[in-house]
Parts: sequence; structure tokens; C-alpha cells
Amino acid sequence: METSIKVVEGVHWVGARHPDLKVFDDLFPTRNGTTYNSYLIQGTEKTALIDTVKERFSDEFFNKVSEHIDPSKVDIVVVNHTEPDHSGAVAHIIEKNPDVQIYCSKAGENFLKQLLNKPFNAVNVNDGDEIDLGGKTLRFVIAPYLHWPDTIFTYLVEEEILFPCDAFGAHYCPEKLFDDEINEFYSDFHFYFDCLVRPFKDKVRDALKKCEGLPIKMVCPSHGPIRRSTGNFAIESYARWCAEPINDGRPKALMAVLSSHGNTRDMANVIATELKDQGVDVDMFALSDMRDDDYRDALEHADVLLIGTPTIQRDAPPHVWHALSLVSSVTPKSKLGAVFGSYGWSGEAVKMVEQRMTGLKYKLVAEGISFRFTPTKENMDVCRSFAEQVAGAVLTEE
Ligand SMILES: Cc1cc2nc3c(=O)[nH]c(=O)nc-3n(C[C@H](O)[C@H](O)[C@H](O)COP(=O)(O)O)c2cc1C
Repeated sequence: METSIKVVEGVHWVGARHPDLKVFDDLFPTRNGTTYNSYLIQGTEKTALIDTVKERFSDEFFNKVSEHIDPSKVDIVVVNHTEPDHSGAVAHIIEKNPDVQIYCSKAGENFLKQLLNKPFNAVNVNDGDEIDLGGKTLRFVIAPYLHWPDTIFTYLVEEEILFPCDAFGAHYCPEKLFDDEINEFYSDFHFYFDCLVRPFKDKVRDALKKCEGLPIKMVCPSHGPIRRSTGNFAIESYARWCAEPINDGRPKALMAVLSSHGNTRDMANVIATELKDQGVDVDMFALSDMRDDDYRDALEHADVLLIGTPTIQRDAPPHVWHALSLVSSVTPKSKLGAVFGSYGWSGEAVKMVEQRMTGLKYKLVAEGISFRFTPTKENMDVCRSFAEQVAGAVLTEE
């Protein structure tokens, strides 16, 4: 049976391994399974757990905790993040000790109320709050949206260890727990960031600012290896990936176009020429043949998103919906947008895409235009006016 692992004196990993997990949260593929990391911190006065494990791993979790203390004697559970893969054993701890104090953010308390559906003893924490366990001081950093609104980081002052829950983590289940005992896992680390954290780059910047100046010897995330020797590398990687987009000269329009017979593409070309004349560069993407990652990068650098779509089978084509589904997987630089396209008879697509963009919180800077089959010279004049309006909105926003 697996046992707990000492991290430093008075701090033990009491988590669980899930090496055969293939898809996390039914959403994200995992090449190497994952771990649910929980940490037991024992001071001279009090004992705290930092997060717990997924519910089905509760028994092995409690076995590990019991190596050090009767689980009913744990005084505090810090819930850095309430998602069930970390809060899954909290209900069992409360059964063992109804007085256990649950340290969490206000949002965390609200979420836990509806995750547990039972009373518990919550202590809300704010930035900089501390609790002294007796020679082991926990300090809290509020880090909302890394990756849920409830997230906090916990910092162990004396040992200079950061417990950031899902931030800086990786779905990777190594044989050994520490980074300096295992092979490189950079691609899993990067993939994890892309799946979970990339939509919140601005929030990462906020959290990193709060951590500036904190001496950090070790980063103990909630998934994957403990970063005993590369904690700062993980933090620097996030800082690099989340840096503000550089304003390198002229504003940019990202134009994503699908066109079966070339009509929407002809409109796109006229619009693009006019945009360039007005001082806006154009990054053109053919939606039928694009790499998602290129498009995601472009979304993070574009000042406006233009979608060109024909109506196909009373709808916009699936490629267009796919492109729109990627918006929420990144931190778009701007939420200005506009839609255009050609149709044959019913012409639903442009309106439908406008509605979706509004739902994604885009501000539509020009009324959508759609023309029947081959655009006429007059139609192309309207395309130029459309481009002028878009350029005007983008340049005013600059
Ligand atoms: C498979 C297919 C299905 C279509 N279904 C519709 C439709 O439901 N409603 C409509 O208005 N036009 C429909 N059209 C016509 C196109 O919207 C029209 O040909 C348009 O000009 C195509 O623009 P494009 O050249 O940019 O693709 C369909 C075209 C194709 C190829």
C-alpha cells in the first residue's frame, strides 16, 4: 500500500495517484494520468490539510493521514479550490469532526454549500490573512479564476512553500513525486495550462503580481509532480505565457472565413483591402483548413474579430461554430466583432453568428451584411462601408 511522502519536516503529501485516468473531467485527455495532491501540515499547536482528494480515493487518503494523526483530530482544512477532485473528501472529514474549520474564500464557501449540501464551519480568508499552526504559518493569497472564481493560494511562510492548487499543475502521474526524481513533463505542464488556465491570462497576471517578492523554494500544486527544484521555472513560464500582448504598430483584424463557392471570400477580400487602406492590418484565416492553435494565438492579438460565413443547410457551417467555441478557451485581446456572408435563399447564418458573438460578450461594431449568391458591385460598395465602420470602431478603441 502506498504511504504518505515527506515534503519537508512537518509537511507530508497525503494525496492519491490516478495513473490510468485517460480523460480528465470528461473534457481533457491525459497522456499520463494524474494525481490529486493533498498536504498535511503539522504545527506544534494545530494540524491543517491543504485540499483533499477526489471522493473515490478517500480511503487511501485517510490511511495516509492516519500515519500522522487521527483524521478526526485535524483542526483545519484549507480548501484552495472547491472542485470535487480536491474537495471530494471534505464531507467525510466533517462527518469525522463536525467542528473542523474550513478555510476558504467567500466564493469558495458559497460553492461548498451547494457541493456538500450540509452545514460546515467556514472561515473566510482575505489577502494576507495568516494562521499560525505553531511554528508553521499559513498565509493566504486570493487568486480568483485560477481557474475557478473561488481559488486561493496558500503560502507556508517558514518553509517558503507555495500551495497554488490547480495553478502551475500538470496532469501527470509520475512514479516518484518530486520533479528532480523524474523525467521532464513540460508538454503535460503546458497542455494543462492551455486547457485550464489560458482563458484567464489577465487573472494570472493579477495573481503573479500579488506573489511578487515572496521567496518561493517549492511549489506544491494539486496535480502532478511537486516542484522542489523548478518552482520558479513554473511561475516564470506562466508569467511568459500570460504577458500582455505587445502593441506592435497598427491594429489587427482577425478575419475568419468559410466560403464554399467563393462569394463570402470575395466579400472578405474587398473588406480586407478597405481595412488595410484605413490603417488596420488583416490576419486572414480559412476556417476549412486552420490549425486551432494558430487561430487561438491570433485571437489573443486581434483588435477585432470578423466572421465571414455563408448559410449552409439553414445554419452557419460547423467550422464557424467551432471557431467561435475556441473564443472561451483563450483570453481574447478584444471583444469587438462583426459578421458578413453570402447566402442563397433563407440566409440565417449571419444573424445566428451575431447572436452567438453577442452571447460571448462581443460588441458588434457594424451591422452584419449578407448578400444573395454572387455579390454585385453595389454589394461590394456596402462591404467597403462595412469595413470603414469596423476600422473606425477599432481605431477609436486604440
Ligand atoms: C450544401 C449547401 C447548402 C446550402 N444551404 C443553404 C440554405 O439552407 N440556405 C441558404 O440561404 N443558402 C444555402 N446554400 C447556398 C449558399 O449559401 C450560397 O451558395 C452562397 O452564395 C454560398 O456562399 P459561399 O460561396 O461564400 O460559400 C447552400 C449551399 C450549399 C453548398
